[in-house]
Amino acid sequence: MKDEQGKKLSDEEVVHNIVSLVIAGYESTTIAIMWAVYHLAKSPVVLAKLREENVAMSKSKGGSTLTGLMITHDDIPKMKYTAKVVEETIRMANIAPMVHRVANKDVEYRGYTIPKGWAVLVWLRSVHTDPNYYLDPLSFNPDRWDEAAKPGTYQVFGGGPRICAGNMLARLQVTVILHHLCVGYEWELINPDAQINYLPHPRPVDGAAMTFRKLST
Ligand code: HEM
Repeated sequence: MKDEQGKKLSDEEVVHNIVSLVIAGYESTTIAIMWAVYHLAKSPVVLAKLREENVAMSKSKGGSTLTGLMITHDDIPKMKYTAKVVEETIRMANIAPMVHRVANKDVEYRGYTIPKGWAVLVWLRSVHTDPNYYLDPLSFNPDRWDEAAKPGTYQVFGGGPRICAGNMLARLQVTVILHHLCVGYEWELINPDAQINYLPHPRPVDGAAMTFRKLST
């Protein structure tokens, strides 16, 4: 397939793109879903509100209180509380704890000079857990998203021209699975106090082992 200027990708470039999409798109979203379910297990009030919105959505489409129907593109903007849960999950998860950049000119920053050509590692996790930007930053509080984050302080998907190509897809995937889980299931962490490992991606050492039960009433 060619673009409008007649250029096309080589077979090698096509393979690179496929591999990067699988790597960038698969594990990141799985970890986001794990953290959503983890935080909801520890936040019954948030889970109750999430369930309320999603059950109402299901019923409004002719579904039941126990089986989430397929949500569509038109449903997403109506799921306002769910969107806040998704955003808060991704903020706290810090799935990509850092991004890499190269200074393309000398940069003065807080009394330091970063010389042109130097590699810079931008530690995103420290931005998302900074109490100057997020009140009580380590608490899972979807309602903090009633107000937008201060400019530059929310970079979970990186930023600029290389911002994550899948950021909207990732949000959508977490939204869809949360809809079906919270309408039809309840769950519990087996080791709620399991230690968290932070690299390469943050996750509890037991992989967030949980028990699930299908709701029946
Ligand atoms: C919650 C899930 C995800 C998180 C937290 C995440 C985070 C990130 C971050 C921080 C970057 C680097 C951006 C930068 O350097 O400024 C990135 C790049 C990228 N992501 Fe994601 N990502 C997620 C899901 C996905 C999904 C679902 C896909 C595709 C199916 C995807 C595809 C990509 C690609 C292709 C890049 C490279 C973009 C470029 O260099 O131009 N990501 N992601």
